[in-house]
Amino acid sequence: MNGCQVVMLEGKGRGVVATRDFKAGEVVMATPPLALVTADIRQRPEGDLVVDTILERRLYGSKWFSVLYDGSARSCKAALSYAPEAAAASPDDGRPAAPPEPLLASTSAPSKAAAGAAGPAAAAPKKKGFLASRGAGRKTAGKGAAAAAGSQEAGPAAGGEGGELPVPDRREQTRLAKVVKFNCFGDDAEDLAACACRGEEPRGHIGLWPEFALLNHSCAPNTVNYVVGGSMVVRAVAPISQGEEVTICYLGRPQLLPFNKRIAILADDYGFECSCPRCVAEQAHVDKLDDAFLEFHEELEERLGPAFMEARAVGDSAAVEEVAEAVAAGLRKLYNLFRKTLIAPDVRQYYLASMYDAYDLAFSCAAALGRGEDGSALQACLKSMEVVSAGSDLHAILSVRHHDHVLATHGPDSPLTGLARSALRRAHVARYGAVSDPVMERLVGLNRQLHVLADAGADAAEEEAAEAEAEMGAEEAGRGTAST
Ligand SMILES: C[S@@+](CC[C@H](N)C(=O)[O-])C[C@H]1O[C@@H](n2cnc3c(N)ncnc32)[C@H](O)[C@@H]1O
Repeated sequence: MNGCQVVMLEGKGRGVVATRDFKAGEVVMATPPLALVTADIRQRPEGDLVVDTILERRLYGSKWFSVLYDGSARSCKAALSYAPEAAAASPDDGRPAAPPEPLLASTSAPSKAAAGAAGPAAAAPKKKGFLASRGAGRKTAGKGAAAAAGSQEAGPAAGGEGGELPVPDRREQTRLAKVVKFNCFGDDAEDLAACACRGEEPRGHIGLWPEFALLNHSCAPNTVNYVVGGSMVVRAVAPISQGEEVTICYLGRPQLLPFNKRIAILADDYGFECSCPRCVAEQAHVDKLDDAFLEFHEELEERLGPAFMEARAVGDSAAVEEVAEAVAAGLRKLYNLFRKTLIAPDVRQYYLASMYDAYDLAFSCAAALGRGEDGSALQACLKSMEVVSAGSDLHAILSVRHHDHVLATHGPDSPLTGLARSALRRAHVARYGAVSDPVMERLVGLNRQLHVLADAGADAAEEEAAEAEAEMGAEEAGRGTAST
C-alpha cells in the first residue's frame, strides 16, 4: 500500500488517506487476498465459505484478525501501520503473495488478543492473531462444506502449516464470521475484458483482502476496485490529493438507488449513517425532491418493471409501448422538477445516477420494440456515471454504447464523435489506467464484444424464447379448447 497510510478519522474509525497525489487511472492499491474462494463465472460464492477456508487453512493465525473491524466500535480503534517491505514476493505458481502482516501500534487495541500482540510484542510477537491470548490446543478440524462448493485459494497459511494453533472456540468463531461479514468482498465475475487480455477465465469470487478492508465507503467514491487474477486492484478515478481520504463504494448496484434507500442499506448492513458528499448534497434537497423520486422509484419497482417483463414474455408490443411511455413521462416530470429546484449541476448528476433504473427500463423497452439507442438518454447516464461511479463496468459499457451510437449517427469526423471518443477514453482510463492506444483499443473492443453485443444477443435470445413459449402456450390452449 505505497502512497497511502492508515489514520483515525472522525466518526469512521480508521481509514486510508493518500500520502501523495494520484492521477486518475493510477493504481492506489493492488493487494493479494488473505483468503479467497472462487467459482465459475456468474456465481458468487457465499461468505460462509470464506470462514470455512480460514478455519481449514488455519489462516486465523494472522494478526489481521486482531485488527479488522468486527462490528464493534472498539474494533475500529486499533491503531496499526504497515511494513510493505515485509510483503512476500509473488510465489512461482503465479498466485498472488500473501498480504504483509500489519504492525500493531500501541494505542487502543480492540481486544485482549490485539492487546497481547501490541506494543513491544508487535516487533517480535510470540503468538499471532486473535488467538494470541490463548494457549496452544487442538489443531483445526477441516470443514467439508467448503471443499465441496468451490475452489479455495489464499496466501500461505499464516501461522499455519505445522504450527500448533488452537481451534477457535465458539465465541472466536462468531467474531471471525463477523470480521468476514464486515470486510469481505465478492462479485460474480472478475473483470471480463482484463481477464480476456490476460488469457484467464473470469471467475466468481469472494474473499478477504485485509488492506482493502480498511477503506471506508462513499456513495460517489474516488476509486474503483475489482479483482484480477485474485488480486484486488484499487484505482483512482479522479485526481486524489495528498491527505485526501481514499474511498470505495460498498453498495454494488444499489449505489444507483435513491438516497433514502442507500442510507437504509448502509445502516442495516454496515451500521453507519452515510455522510459522504453525495448523501449530504442529496439530503439538502430531500424535502423538495425525495417524495417525487421515491414515488417514481416505487412505481418502477412495483408496477412498471414487472409489467415490462410480463409484456415482453408474451410479445405484447402495445403493453411494452405503454411502459415505455410511462417511464418517459416519469423522467420528464423529474426533469421539470429539477428545473424548478435550484440544484448545482453535480448534484443533478447525483440524482440522475439515482434514477438509473428508469433509464435502464427505458433502454430495455426500446430494445424490445426494436428501436435503436436513445442518444440523449445514453449521454445523460454516461455523465452521471462519470460523477458517481467512474471506472465502474457500467460506466465503461455505457461509454462504448454512447460512442458507437454517436459514431453511427454523426460519422467519424463530427465534433460530437470526438467528444464521445474522449468520454470513452476517460471511462477506460479510470478503469484500466493510462494504457497504450493499442491496449486501450483492445479493451474497448473486448467490452463491446463481451458486454454490449453479448447483452444484445442475450436480449434477442430471451425474446425469441419468450415468443416461442407464448406460441406453444397458444397451441396448447388451442388443443385444450378442441378437446373439450
Ligand atoms: C470494512 S470497515 C472499514 C474500515 C473501518 N473504518 C475500520 O476502522 O476498520 C467498514 C466499517 O467502517 C465504518 N465506515 C465505513 N465507511 C464509513 C463512512 N462513510 N462513515 C462512517 N463509518 C464508515 C463502518 O463502521 C463500517 O461498518
